[in-house]
Amino acid sequence: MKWKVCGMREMDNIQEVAKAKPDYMGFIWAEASPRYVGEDFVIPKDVLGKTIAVGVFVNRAVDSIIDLSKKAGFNWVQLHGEEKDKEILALKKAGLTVIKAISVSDIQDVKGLSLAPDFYLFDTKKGKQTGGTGQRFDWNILAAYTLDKPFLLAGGLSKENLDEAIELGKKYPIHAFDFNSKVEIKAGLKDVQEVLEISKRLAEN
Ligand SMILES: O=C(O)c1ccccc1NCC(=O)[C@H](O)[C@H](O)COP(=O)(O)O
Repeated sequence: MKWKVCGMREMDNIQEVAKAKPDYMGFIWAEASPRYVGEDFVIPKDVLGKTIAVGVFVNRAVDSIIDLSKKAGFNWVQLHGEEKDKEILALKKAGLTVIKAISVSDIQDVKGLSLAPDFYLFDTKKGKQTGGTGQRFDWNILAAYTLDKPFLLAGGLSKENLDEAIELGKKYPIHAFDFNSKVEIKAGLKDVQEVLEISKRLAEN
């Protein structure tokens, strides 16, 4: 099973987490997030050789995302706002792989979705907060998702619920698990030991 560590920010921590070989690392360009990397952040070249970097955005203009992708060095984007198919298709046309995050609290949230994104990421809906809530949604809702398109599972994933998540991966087209605040010492700083443990357990499955 593939996995992603999202909300990376501190350089030493990025290097340490990269050693655990997550398939994806997420870097957040959203000012309101405590995990915001800042406009001038550039993903270290050696890290790009070890993982796929994902730029994470909330309602940012397409041109600005494309500019940043060239400056910062990512080819994948994850969109957490009200981005529409037109924007998703424009990003894909620019050569970016697009993950569209969907906030889930109800079966209606996973129904009637478009085929435009490359992947969906199902995350927990919690008021106006767009990510990194550390809360799980009711995974039974996933039974209402009928597209063949694989998705990333997010929202409060941790070593505690990993076995349950792995079981879920046998039932649904889960492309990757997304870990964030539940593997943190503080916002943006991941617990390397926890990340290594997760990596080991996923490799065994
Ligand atoms: O994590 C953030 O601060 C964040 C802010 C704005 C948009 C997205 C954000 N995170 C994106 C993610 O993919 C998270 O990993 C996902 O929401 C799950 O987080 P958590 O519930 O803490 O595991």
